[in-house]
Amino acid sequence: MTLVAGVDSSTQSCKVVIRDAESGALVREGRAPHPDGTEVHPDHWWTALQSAIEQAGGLADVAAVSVGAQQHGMVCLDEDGEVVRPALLWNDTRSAGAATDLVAELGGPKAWAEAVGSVPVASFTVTKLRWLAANEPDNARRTRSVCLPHDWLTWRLAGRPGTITTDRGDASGTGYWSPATGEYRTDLLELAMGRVPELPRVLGPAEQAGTAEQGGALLAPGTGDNMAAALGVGMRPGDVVVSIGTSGTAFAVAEGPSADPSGAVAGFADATGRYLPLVCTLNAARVLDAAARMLRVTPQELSDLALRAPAGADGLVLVPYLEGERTPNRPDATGSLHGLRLGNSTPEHLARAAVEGMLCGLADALDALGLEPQRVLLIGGGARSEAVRRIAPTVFGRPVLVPTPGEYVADGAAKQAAWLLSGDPEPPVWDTGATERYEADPTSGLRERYHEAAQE
Ligand SMILES: Nc1ncnc2c1ncn2[C@@H]1O[C@H](COP(=O)(O)OP(=O)(O)O)[C@@H](O)[C@H]1O
Ligand SMILES: O=C(CO)[C@@H](O)[C@H](O)COP(=O)(O)O
Repeated sequence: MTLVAGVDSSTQSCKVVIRDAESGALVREGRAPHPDGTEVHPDHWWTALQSAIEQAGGLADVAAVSVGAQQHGMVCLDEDGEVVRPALLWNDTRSAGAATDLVAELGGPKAWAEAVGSVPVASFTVTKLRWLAANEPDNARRTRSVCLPHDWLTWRLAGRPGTITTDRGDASGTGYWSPATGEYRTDLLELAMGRVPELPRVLGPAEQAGTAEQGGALLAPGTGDNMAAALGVGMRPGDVVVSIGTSGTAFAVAEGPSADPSGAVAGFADATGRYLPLVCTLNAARVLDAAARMLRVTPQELSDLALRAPAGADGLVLVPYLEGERTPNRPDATGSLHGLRLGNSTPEHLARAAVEGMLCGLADALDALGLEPQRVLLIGGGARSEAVRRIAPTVFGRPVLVPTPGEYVADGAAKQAAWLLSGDPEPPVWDTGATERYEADPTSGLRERYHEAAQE
């Protein structure tokens, strides 16, 4: 049996799956937590990766490895390859002002959408580099090269060779690489930080990134976590995936690049040579964590409570902007409760309002894609909640399909590793198991009440 390993180094944790390259059967797995916060030293990712690999039985018998990781994070390296400062993550909003300035300086949102497929908000690496240049000029001066979380981990697995690599998917989240042309826009880096640092070489899908220093496994290019999830789920044309992790994302696979001047849809590239239009919110599974904390219940109890309350929570609306928000672009917003009355001030109503509020944000993301999906697939840690699965169709106004809960980002990375080994023109097709279908009537007036509350 030939084994491949896939890594998901996402916001809250690192997961490793080891699968049979031929059938995709799961052989071993491991996981380790990441520290909290929106600014994290990459060494923590490395430590978590080592312990997740150890828990998964090591890589000695693995033929190829691929790393999927949270998108956008700014990793700055000095001339010795040492990390200059903790990485600013995708959900760090301190560069919101830098984003506004950069958008204006290039001539507005349309100019950015045309240049790189996306209008940068605080999540995008380019805005973090502007923030660095303006606020930490010494660190900016010491920065010889800039890369992303998956680039850095792949480079570390390879034993820190001379060249750092990335892939189309992750490069498309920087704000200085164009999915339409496949080229870096170094002029935009010049605009952001006054000079052009060294950048990773952008590999094609299934192009080898190197060889692991320990054990000698081939290293696949890796990619951003959403691109890896698209591979892992085995998305078909007409599918939209809604992922409920730390971020909430809605995305589809497209044959051509996109450029949405409203900024809602990021025009990313995917990991197969195609494209991945995506809408991202900052507030998803952790809204449920926060509600469970406030109610002093477990996630399972939160789900039970939410399902005991009436649809629409008798008018109680939770606007879930606990981390500010990215779509809509409201980096300084906070969460709020609306419509509180004596009759709906119960744990059941609050639990329901948290699930519905989080899903209303995702319903807007789904709508913003502007597609008429044939299937909506729900994945990510939050999709493990029974309440989320059963309430989603009442908010989205359409049925949802839930694949067997699993690690689809790590699975997609493992699939990319198997693809590298096969040398085939397309990634392998693995049996991803059954999906469960959830269908329910839409809750009347819920999204209207949410929109009204979110405006305030
Ligand atoms: N049964 C559950 N009910 C509700 N939330 C859950 C459940 N299981 C996991 N989660 C939540 O999922 C989140 C982690 O999801 P994951 O997709 O792994 O995130 P990320 O990839 O961003 O690190 C956590 O916030 C966790 O609380
Ligand atoms: O910023 C985005 C997408 O543009 C996020 O989706 C990050 O890629 C983090 O993902 P998770 O840790 O939530 O999976």
